[in-house]
Amino acid sequence: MSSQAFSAPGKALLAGGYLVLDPQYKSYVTALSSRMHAVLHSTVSTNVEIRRVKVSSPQFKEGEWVYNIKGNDYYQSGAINEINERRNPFLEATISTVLTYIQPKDNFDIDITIYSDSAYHSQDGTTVSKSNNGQKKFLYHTKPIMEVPKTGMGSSAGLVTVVTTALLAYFNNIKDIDESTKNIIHNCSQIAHCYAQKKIGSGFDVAAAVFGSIIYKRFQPSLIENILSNKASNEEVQQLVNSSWDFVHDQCALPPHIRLLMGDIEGGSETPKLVSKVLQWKKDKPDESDPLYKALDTANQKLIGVLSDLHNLYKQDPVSYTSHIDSEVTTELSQTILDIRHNLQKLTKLSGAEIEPETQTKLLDNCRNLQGSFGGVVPGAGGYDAICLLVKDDSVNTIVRSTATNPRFQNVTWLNLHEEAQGVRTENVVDYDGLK
Ligand SMILES: Nc1ncnc2c1ncn2[C@@H]1O[C@H](COP(=O)(O)OP(=O)(O)O)[C@@H](O)[C@H]1O
Ligand SMILES: C[C@@](O)(CCOP(=O)(O)OP(=O)(O)O)CC(=O)O
Repeated sequence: MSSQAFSAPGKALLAGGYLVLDPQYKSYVTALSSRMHAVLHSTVSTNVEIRRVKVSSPQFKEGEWVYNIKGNDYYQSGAINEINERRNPFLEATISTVLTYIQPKDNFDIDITIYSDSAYHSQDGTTVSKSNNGQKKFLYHTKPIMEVPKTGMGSSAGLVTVVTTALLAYFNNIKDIDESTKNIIHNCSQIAHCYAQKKIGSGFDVAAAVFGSIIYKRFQPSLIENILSNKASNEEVQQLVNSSWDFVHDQCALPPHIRLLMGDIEGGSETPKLVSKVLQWKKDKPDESDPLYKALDTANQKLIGVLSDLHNLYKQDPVSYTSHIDSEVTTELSQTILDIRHNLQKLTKLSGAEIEPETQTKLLDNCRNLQGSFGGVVPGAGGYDAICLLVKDDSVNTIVRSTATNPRFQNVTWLNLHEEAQGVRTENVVDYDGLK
């Protein structure tokens, strides 16, 4: 029996919501300490007939999918059969894509156990389980995954990425995840994620799960169109996975002493509805949308520039850097964040999509005035889901404490999260021993 474990991070899109759907704009994505994990065990099957992948997700009721696999056209219906007819489109698409790419000759009997860190889902009514050596701790829900509210960290992108990694590692005997392996993982995961959703999104969540914190410019959607309409042959899928995609994923990280603080907001928004409203408005009113997209992009690029300048400043002189960011609170970084917000407020007004609605504007204005805060934005598609602040590292505890009893912040739950810039990585299998 062989065993391996992997994890991939969740994400927050700090700058570039909506624009990132278009390959001409760069966005800024922060990878988070909340990660999705996959632990793989495999037995060499002596049974000539067995080609099986079992996926367990023990934190959720009915979290078990057992797939028997037939033939070698893995996107055909009937090729990937769940024995209890349970659906998990993201697992089905991941298994189909990796098997199409690998075309395994031998039998296989693979068990994958999924664990997700606590910030991906609402924590209400959960119980904790710790591994024997105390390295891993996960929350267990009483309901099936479909019924547990999400926080918007990108659970499906994390799932697709770690399961893709585990399967590729098994079939290709991978021990270390180097850059070229990451590209294969990325391409397979993007294809699988689009296939599961039956649409081609911007892919920033999958790219962050693979590469970690990144400045991201999307791939051309046309790359995947044929696969979605089941028009691609197995060879075409293999060539696409092996080819070099034209997209940007430059490694980045927040500057020293600057921390990200994510607040979960009571209430929620549906990203697809917001996206279709914005895209419809963009199509109908180019005279309004063209200049606004340009202005928003200018503010986004300014943020990327200011963060990079802060890194350079630290490199040159770490001592004066610290006093600089103290005075910075009222200056460039917070002004740039405000510029982004003003443009998102305009976008809200003109498109009619509630991206930075009034209650979020009030909340973000209050957050801006907190001691040690550079201000914050509605991340990603915005709406009523979350807020994302940049704050000085030594202010985090004070902010969390001072807002806890303040009625202005009563809708906010600060998530126990920080940036963890590293993308998909190997983990120690023993760290998961003893979990429920
Ligand atoms: N821990 C998990 N175990 C099994 N499946 C999961 C897990 N996390 C996410 N998924 C799959 O991803 C789906 C959620 O995907 P999606 O609606 O795109 O949410 P998100 O925005 O968090 O990615 C779930 O319904 C399930 O199919
Ligand atoms: C609007 C978008 O550009 C960004 C959405 O970012 P979120 O982080 O809000 O995403 P979800 O987790 O799917 O809700 C759409 C996209 O890029 O696909």
